[in-house]
Amino acid sequence: MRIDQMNWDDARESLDANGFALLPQVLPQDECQSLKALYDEPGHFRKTVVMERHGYGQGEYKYFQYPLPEPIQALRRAIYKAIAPVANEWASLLKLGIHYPAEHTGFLDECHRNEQCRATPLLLKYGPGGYNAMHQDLYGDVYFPLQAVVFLSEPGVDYFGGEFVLTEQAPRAQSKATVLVPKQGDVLLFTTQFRPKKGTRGYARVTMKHGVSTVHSGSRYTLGIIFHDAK
Ligand SMILES: O=C(O)CCC(=O)C(=O)O
Ligand SMILES: [Fe+2]
Repeated sequence: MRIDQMNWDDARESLDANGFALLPQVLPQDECQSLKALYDEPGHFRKTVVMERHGYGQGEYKYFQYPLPEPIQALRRAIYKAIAPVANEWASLLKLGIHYPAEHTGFLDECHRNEQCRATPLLLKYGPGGYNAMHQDLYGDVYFPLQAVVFLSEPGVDYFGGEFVLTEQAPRAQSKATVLVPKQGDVLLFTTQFRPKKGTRGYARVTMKHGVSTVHSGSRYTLGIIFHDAK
């Protein structure tokens, strides 16, 4: 895992400019395969969601339960620590009066004080016809403004279609979409709810949502890393 040796300056710059950042080749292929294989080991999970039953899209996902598998726990902590300064800068630009602790354990303490104690990292699996409707991952009043997706399948090899879609909506403007096709082993960081964007009268809130376009063939697995816990 190269997350600790990474140069985070580019990622932080991209988060400020665009609300997302792609970290290429964070996980080697064998680690992606072993994370994918966890999907079929029920002991790791607290809940399975069949997306079509809730109008969320088509596909299935499973929330991990604590304790998280070690590589996921390590990624969650390392990424949080690297981007907490961005979260704090955004909160201050938007005058939210929120301070995020420097370490993930400190932030989880805040979740726990708000009765948000259940793990939120998840594995998602989409087959042909699968998609994920545009959404935000909020699970209570305490939330972190950024999250990560680890791409476990190789586009154009393991699956076709299934692009990652981000939309942003500035006040009084139409939505703008960005479509990304990260490679296996890449990590994408993006805004969970809203981010600051400089306008004519200071910083405005730009609302972001994410989703996945239809998978045409094959199977597409991702690991979602959300930093707040759920009620
Ligand atoms: O499968 C994807 O790329 C999106 C996953 C997702 O919505 C999430 O991790 O929150
Ligand atoms: Fe999501």
